[in-house]
Amino acid sequence: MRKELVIATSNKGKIKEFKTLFAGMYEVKSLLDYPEVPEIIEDGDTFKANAAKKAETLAAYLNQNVLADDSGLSIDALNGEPGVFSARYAGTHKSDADNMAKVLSKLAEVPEENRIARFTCMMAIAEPGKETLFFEGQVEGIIATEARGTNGFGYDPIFLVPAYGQTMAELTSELKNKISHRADAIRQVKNYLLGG
Ligand SMILES: O=P(O)(O)OP(=O)(O)OP(=O)(O)OC[C@H]1O[C@@H](n2cnc3c(O)ncnc32)[C@H](O)[C@@H]1O
Ligand SMILES: [Mg+2]
Repeated sequence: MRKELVIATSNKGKIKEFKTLFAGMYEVKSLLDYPEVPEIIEDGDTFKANAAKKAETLAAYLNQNVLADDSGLSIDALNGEPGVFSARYAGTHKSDADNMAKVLSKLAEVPEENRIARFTCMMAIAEPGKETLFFEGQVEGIIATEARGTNGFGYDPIFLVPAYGQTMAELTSELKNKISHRADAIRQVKNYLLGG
């Protein structure tokens, strides 16, 4: 049987991408497979701190290796917001649509040349008793003036990828999985796991 890889996430959009990105290599398990695990509070100031906390908490709980992904959107004109608050920018129980609406309203007066943003994906691999390892992926884009496309998740509909003239949510999942911040980080994780 194929080896399993546990990822400390309950985000269905991420889980789908991880399953594709690790296809043929690992059987991906997520927090959805471990409903008894207590909630992990993401109270860090950085993607790295939150990724470490998610990976280390679950690794200690399961006593096995765990990968975590802390990611988000950083917009230059908003001094890096929403950043670590990406999942709850419009409030704790708000939707992706609410988060995007908040970004679009904050940027309403900002011209295209100043709408530069990037997605960051910080991955942590925690192994019980060892130091946690980190791998960071990024992709740069422009915040659109309206949401377009239905693929992907999160802020994808407002994240324009200049090389394709389309939002991340208009790209096919195959293409997103080649160019995204998550794909970038996973390439590095794979190099490490296969090389080490
Ligand atoms: O913590 P887990 O359980 O992994 O799930 P989460 O949704 O809370 O994930 P994060 O804490 O990493 O918050 C990241 C948020 O950034 C956004 N995001 C991350 N990756 C994205 C992607 O590939 N495309 C669009 N938005 C993304 C999305 O809104 C996420 O909810
Ligand atoms: Mg989270």
